[in-house]
Amino acid sequence: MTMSEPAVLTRGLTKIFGGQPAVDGLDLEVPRGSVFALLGPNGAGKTTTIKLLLNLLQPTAGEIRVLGLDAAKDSVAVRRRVSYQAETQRFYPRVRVEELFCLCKSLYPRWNTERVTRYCRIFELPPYARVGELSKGKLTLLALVLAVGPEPELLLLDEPATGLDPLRRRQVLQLLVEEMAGGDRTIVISSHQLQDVERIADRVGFLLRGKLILSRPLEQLLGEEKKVRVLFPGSPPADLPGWPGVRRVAREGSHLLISLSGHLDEVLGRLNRYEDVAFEVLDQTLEDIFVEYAGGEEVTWKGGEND
Ligand SMILES: Nc1ncnc2c1ncn2[C@@H]1O[C@H](COP(=O)(O)OP(=O)(O)OP(=O)(O)O)[C@@H](O)[C@H]1O
Repeated sequence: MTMSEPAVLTRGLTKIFGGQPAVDGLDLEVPRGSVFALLGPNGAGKTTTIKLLLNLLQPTAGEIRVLGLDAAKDSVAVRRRVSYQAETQRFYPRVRVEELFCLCKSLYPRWNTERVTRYCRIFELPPYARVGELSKGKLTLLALVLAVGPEPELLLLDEPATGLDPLRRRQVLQLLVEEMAGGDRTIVISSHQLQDVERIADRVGFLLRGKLILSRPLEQLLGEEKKVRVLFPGSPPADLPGWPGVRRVAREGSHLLISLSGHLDEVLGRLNRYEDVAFEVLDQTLEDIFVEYAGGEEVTWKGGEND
């Protein structure tokens, strides 16, 4: 393994279930030290991708390297250095929290008792409680503590904040990002809580029907994805949907709403050539961008319509 290899690298990764691709020719690259958010609508293939990385599922085609190792051939070594917090938790209900930690300590050579104790205190996880007595939120917190305990180099989190109140969610994610990412540690997080993601991720990948349709640093994404609301006094230019950077043009009453991916200055320059045109540039949140890429509900304007 070389340190320069990305934390995750897939090439042409494909998983077919019953003739339908859940993951379709995925080329994913997650830089080391990053907090990478894997986003996409329900059924886009996020959980399948995470399970493939861990060799919990075998790919139909393609290559997977995790921390520089072959995910299938070196799966035991990968599992030693990677933690996974699954979307749903299954624990034996009668076991006590503390007993689980003891078991993990005996299984993982790098188990960090100090960190686990500290997190339990912060998360108010009662050590003597039986797992079956814990609330949904506390179960989520327990799963997170179990995932960070082995000091993973790669932490895979699938909807890590399920059942947590907003305050706790913010606290937990902040703590994870501060302590479990950066340097040699990487977090891949799949979540529908886009405000959380916007706060913590430094890179975002969008999956749609098993394909990676976008992978960019968050800051770049927010800087490039804009909307421009325009009112043309006469007919809009018919070639507007073909202008550089224009992803989509939608109607919004008498205005047109242009969705842009980069090329803002050029588009504004072109708009300024039209007399009496009025426009404003709108910033977008990650949630706006998600809705846009996942297929918004606005009616697309294809050009050449005068009404
Ligand atoms: N074991 C399986 N057998 C058959 N189909 C499956 C299996 N696991 C997942 N799928 C299908 O693969 C597709 C991708 O599912 P996946 O759970 O990876 O999506 P997701 O992006 O994680 O969705 P969500 O946001 O709802 O959790 C879906 O169509 C799903 O029904």
